[in-house]
Amino acid sequence: MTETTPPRLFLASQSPRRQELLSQIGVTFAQIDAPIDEVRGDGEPPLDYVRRVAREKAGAGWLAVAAIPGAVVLAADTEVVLDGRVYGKPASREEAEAMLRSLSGRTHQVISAVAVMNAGREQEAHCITTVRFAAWSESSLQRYLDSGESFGKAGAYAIQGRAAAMIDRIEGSYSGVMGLPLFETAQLLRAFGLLTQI
Ligand SMILES: Cc1cn([C@H]2C[C@H](O)[C@@H](COP(=O)(O)OP(=O)(O)OP(=O)(O)O)O2)c(=O)[nH]c1=O
Repeated sequence: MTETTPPRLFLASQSPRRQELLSQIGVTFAQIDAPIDEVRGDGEPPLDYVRRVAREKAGAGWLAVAAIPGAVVLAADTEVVLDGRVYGKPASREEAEAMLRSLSGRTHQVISAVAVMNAGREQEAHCITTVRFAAWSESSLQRYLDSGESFGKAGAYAIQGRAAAMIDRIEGSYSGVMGLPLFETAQLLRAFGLLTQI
């Protein structure tokens, strides 16, 4: 029997950046909300954690659209890693401040994983980007916290925002730091018949 139902993509994410990034490569999709609890297991290596969370987000999204013919779900996770510690989204200004103080003048990694799932299979890809921060002066740090840009961002900064002024260099994927690694995402979407060309 020939499969005639065209694939339909659903982005399981509340992140406005992920919607923006996915639109950037010309993909048509609908956004769905399927939040999960992001809890790192004791001693769980950062990369394993990020990959697992991306898969769990896709799994939660799948539950919402499984009845739709041709449904394909995409979800992602992004975390900042320094000295084996994982920095997610800060819960308060104090936590954001502590994160930025730790990152100041240091080089850290940003891990982004993306998972794609349909009725028959699941695939995942990830990228690790190295980001070097200049040292934040006390006044820059306080002004940045005042801007509110830290909230909703892993590591309490946004490379696509004012924090760019403090990023000396990156090696890896800019879109990955922003929340959705587009090269890896495009490869996965091609494998699921959702992207033929740019
Ligand atoms: C480091 C960094 C992160 N981020 C964002 C991307 C993600 O939205 C967020 C990391 O949190 P995530 O838990 O990966 O995602 P989320 O909760 O925002 O969205 P979802 O509904 O898909 O789970 O940090 C930036 O926007 N810029 C940056 O420079």
